[in-house]
Amino acid sequence: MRWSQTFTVVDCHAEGEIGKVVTGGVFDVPGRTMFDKMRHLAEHRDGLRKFVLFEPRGTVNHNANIILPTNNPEAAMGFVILESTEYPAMSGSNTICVATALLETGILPMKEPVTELVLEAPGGLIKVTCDCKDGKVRQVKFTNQPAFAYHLDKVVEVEGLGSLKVDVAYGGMTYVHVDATALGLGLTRDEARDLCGLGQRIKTAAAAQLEVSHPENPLIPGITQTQFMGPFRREGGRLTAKNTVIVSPGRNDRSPCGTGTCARLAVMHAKGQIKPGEVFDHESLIGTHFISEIVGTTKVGRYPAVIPTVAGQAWITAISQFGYDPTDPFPEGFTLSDVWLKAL
Ligand SMILES: O=C(O)[C@H]1NCC[C@@H]1O
Repeated sequence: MRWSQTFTVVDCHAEGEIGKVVTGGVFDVPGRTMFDKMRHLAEHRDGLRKFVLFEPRGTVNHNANIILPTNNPEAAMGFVILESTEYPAMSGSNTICVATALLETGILPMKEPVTELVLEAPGGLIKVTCDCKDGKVRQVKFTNQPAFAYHLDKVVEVEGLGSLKVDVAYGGMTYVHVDATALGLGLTRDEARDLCGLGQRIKTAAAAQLEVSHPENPLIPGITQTQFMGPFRREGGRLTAKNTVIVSPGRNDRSPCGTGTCARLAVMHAKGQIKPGEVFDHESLIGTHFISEIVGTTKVGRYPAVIPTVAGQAWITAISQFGYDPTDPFPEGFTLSDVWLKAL
């Protein structure tokens, strides 16, 4: 063996969604803020994202996070999120994996029964409250940056579907929301593959037809995610609904999607379907849950916005070392359209 680079990777999943946490091998990257550091990685070291996420080391349903020192005196640590086709400003499942990995491996001290942390994501500071017992993080609740709706009840023309009513909202990533029932979908596991093709078509159409520009940071990408929304029901005094998010290049988020939940809360609030303080229980395609709430309202540019919290749990599944052998023909991995929907 003759590795020229070695990375320590803590494998985690948050409610089924994989978020690898790279805790060793990248000391720091240039940049004042985590957004700058993210841009540096995207512009100068994108091979690292592909090395970790693409085959033969990763696969389409993997995300990864690189733990980095923060320059923000309010934060304990920072992280940059790597996904198959982009570097998101924020990610809920990944934040839950990062907080769990930091505390359960002892990189940051765990205080039982509650550890309060502030982490710097590229999208801004994220307050995190972790319930801990016997060395285990039993729940991570994060307060996201504000979420807001760009468009409500707009019609887009989608190839093969015709006219479709959609909402578009930001919750750390930008989502086009569609009503699953209106498309005859029950959001069951056996629909997973069909949802991917449909979701990709809808996001392509919405991105081409609806104007989206983040009012505070024009470098934040427009619509890259489709969220299929299941119907609401009231259960035990709380509002609950199913969802699935189609993450590019075309696969289902295994968790209820943290940033998707925040975007949906913004749409629900704008439509008068939820009030601050009401609990919203969001259920994924595989039956896992994120518990969310609106804890305040504000504005982002001209858009009315909500301040959401989302809670869920992560589990460490492995701690491994990834290495780069200079004779390996795939330093930046590869993708194939059989599982990646389209080759990247
Ligand atoms: O929880 C979330 O926000 C996400 N899960 C994977 C894709 C999104 O980043």
